[in-house]
Amino acid sequence: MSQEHYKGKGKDSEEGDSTSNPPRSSTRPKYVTVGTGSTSESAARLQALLDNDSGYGGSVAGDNLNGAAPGWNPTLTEDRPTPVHSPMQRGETSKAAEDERRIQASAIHQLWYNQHRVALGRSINRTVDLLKGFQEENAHWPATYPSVQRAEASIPTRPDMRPNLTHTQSQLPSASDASPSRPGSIRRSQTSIGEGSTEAESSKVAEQRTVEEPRLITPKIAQDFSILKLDLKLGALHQSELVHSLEKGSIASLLDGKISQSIKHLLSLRDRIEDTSSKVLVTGDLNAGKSTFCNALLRRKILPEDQQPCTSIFCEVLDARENGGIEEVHAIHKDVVYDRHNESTYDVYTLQDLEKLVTDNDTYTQCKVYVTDVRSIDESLLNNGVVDISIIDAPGLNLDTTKTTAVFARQEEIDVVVFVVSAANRFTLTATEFLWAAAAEKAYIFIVVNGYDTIKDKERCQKKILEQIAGISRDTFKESSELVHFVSSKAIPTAPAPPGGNGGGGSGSSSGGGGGDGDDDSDPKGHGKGKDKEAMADFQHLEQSLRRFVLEKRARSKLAPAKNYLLNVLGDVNTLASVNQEVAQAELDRVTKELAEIEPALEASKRAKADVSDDIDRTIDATCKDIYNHTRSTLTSMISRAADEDLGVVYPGLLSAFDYAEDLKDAILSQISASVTNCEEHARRKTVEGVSSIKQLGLLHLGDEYTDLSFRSDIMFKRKRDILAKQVEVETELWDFFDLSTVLQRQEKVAGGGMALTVATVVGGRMVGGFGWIDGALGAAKVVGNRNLQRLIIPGIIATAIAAAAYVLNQIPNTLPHRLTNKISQQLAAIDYVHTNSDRISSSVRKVLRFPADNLRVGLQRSVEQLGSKREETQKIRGESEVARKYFGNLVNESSKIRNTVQAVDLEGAAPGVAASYDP
Ligand SMILES: Nc1nc2c(ncn2[C@@H]2O[C@H](COP(=O)(O)OP(=O)(O)OP(=O)(O)O)[C@@H](O)[C@H]2O)c(=O)[nH]1
Repeated sequence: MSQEHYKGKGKDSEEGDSTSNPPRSSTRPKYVTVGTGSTSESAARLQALLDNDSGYGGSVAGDNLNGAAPGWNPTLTEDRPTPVHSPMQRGETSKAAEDERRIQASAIHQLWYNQHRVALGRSINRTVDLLKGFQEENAHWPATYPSVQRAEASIPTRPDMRPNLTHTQSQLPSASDASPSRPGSIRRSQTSIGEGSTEAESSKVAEQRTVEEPRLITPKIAQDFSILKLDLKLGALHQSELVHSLEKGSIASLLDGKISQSIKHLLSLRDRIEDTSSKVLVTGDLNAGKSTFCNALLRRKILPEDQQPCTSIFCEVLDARENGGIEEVHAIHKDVVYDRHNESTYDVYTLQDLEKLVTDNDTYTQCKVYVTDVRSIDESLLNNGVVDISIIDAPGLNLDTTKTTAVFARQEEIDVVVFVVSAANRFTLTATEFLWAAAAEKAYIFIVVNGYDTIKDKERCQKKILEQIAGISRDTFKESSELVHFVSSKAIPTAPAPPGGNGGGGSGSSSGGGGGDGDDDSDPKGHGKGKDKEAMADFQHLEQSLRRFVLEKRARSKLAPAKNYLLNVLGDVNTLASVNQEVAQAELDRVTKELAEIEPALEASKRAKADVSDDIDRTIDATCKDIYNHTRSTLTSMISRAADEDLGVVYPGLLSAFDYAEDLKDAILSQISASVTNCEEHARRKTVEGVSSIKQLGLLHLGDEYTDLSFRSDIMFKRKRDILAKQVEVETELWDFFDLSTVLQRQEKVAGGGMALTVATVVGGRMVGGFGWIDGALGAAKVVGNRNLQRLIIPGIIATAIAAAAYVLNQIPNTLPHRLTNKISQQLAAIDYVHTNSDRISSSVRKVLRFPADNLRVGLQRSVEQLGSKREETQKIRGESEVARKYFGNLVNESSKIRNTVQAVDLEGAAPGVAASYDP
């Protein structure tokens, strides 16, 4: 039907818009009203709906930006009250109503398609944003890849399961698990409570490590993951081995790569669903009437018919609007990718040149034929308001072309394959083979049985052909009323190609050239006398079916992959997000618990550090002081009473008195040295005690963290042995043997003791006590009288002196040790021997004790620092886990929200417009 036809029937039938050449700037579909002569209410309502929600302009602002599915409103498909029409003939009324329903159906289908396209397009955008966010999160909080599906949690292990079939990955992070520990292998370092803190902590950590869980997927989950499945193959390594060998970072980067791929694919899907072009490939046997059929669809004689030799190149017929409104032919150079904006990729010809082009086998294999559409938007296949369809007239199938055409048909952008078969010849072997191959790619093939006018026994022809189709494609056979059409393309009136090849013909020529081609003597609408109205009706029915088929196929071939992919990727994201939300929660619980333990441990450690430090200082000071005092008192007393000790030196007599003195000296010094050694021994014991008490402190506060230093007490005081002999040089003098003061002292001390008796005995007197031997001498003088005395005095004195000397000499064993001790004592006092040694010993002890003490201090400091940095690290992880938990929580919600939106896009049932159009 032409525009003129509509115009003639409707008085305000969108005059301007219904022209065959709507302005390029607005791709909004315009609808003409047929039949009633007035604009129909339903058409107007549909127009308004399309304005609001068709994706052709007004749709975006009105769409629900929050992603709620712009759900299909079923009322759109309900029967609407028939608008009031002007009175008309009965036949006209039914035709007009049918036309109107057809327009409605078409518009509804457009609306349906656009709603779904917009919903999916928006879902793609949101999913891409979601994935990009996921990628960012994955960069600083490496996502965990689940080892098993959570749903498996409740599935009991089959008792009869063979042990070797049990997967090592069967541990699962169950949602019901109160605190599922994060798999050991993905634990952050330094986050566990140090083993040294307490025993309980250590065992807990150990416990967590034992439940280490691989992060990769089992074959089970591999089935559930469709898009973000990580295919792990690494040399001869089995996946379960890889599970343990791959670091979390590696998994995260593998996942990152998968997400990138997915984003890329989503963007290409978006481009594809937003690409409004669709290609219909018309193919069939040689001379089946393909070109005639294409021309009939266009209502213009564009493609050369009855070509000898046959058509040899692919002619793609497109709307001239895609070429700036200019009708021309672009013959594409061989092996070149066509670019309309790059003239080096093609040669320009007029439409008239097509005749010789299609038979030129050598220069070109493809051409683009830009033609002006002479038909209205609701009739035209090229410009139908939904998609920009191009029709490709393929060369007839023969040995040379079959393969090329099959490859061509397989191309992704070929949405529909129309197969033209001659009614007289039916399906040839080549045709059958081609259809077999094509059916494998595209479930449905649209079949045009052409030249039906030449058939006498039409019923038999139909039966035979349908039988053949049943053998080729059951699907196509089942829907043969929609997919198989018996027509006569030649019976369809067409306008001739414009002589100049540009702008003429159909453009504005509502009658399509009035007289049609030479074969026809009727107008293009088929209203002329002698035209087979039945053939025209059949062809129009075919056109409607083809249009629906293209649109439906388009929905299936473009929207369905986008929908499926979205559902899959969102399902994967949802699973990953749920698992990671749990992991983040578990991590959060774990680190919160750890922090609750670390913080008091840190405080205790700080306190211990201060306390223990003081304790150690006190212990060392007390020990050293004790040792100093002990040494000092021991040595002092030893020095003072060295002479009284049994020195073990026997007095050999006067002649060896000097040797005796030397021996005595040595003995006294040895005695003192021995005492020093005793003091050192005491100090050693005290040091051992000190070291041990420091160790106890260390073990108490640091536990296993305490590093014990091996202490060898036997090496203490090794170098001091011979020093005393060198330090003390006591010369033995003669006077040392006649130490009267010592004798007197001794006499005083003993006060009539054994010593005085010895003297009295020696003098032979009765003197007792005091200066007995002098008194004795004087007493003797008295006894002998003055004269006698004078005679006796000298010898008496001499005798007395001798007696005294003898006494003194006799006293040498008693006096000499004292004398020598005094001398040694004086010397030792002069060199401050006692203090020096006490100090030396105690200092040495201090020095020795300082090692474990410093070691303990360092250990305590390290413990404080370790706990401090552990707390810092744990706090950091807690922060990250909190963010991750929130993020993944949102991701779970968001992904399921988008998924629901996508799920609501129902592409399975018949499109409402299509369903409506089937109504009688
Ligand atoms: N009677 C009748 N003849 C037809 C019909 N369709 C096409 N023809 C004639 O069949 C012949 C071949 O038509 P074409 O359109 O050139 O066939 P084709 O399939 O394009 O041929 P190639 O591309 O060269 O293989 C022409 O003479 C047409 O006039 C029809 O429906 N009825």
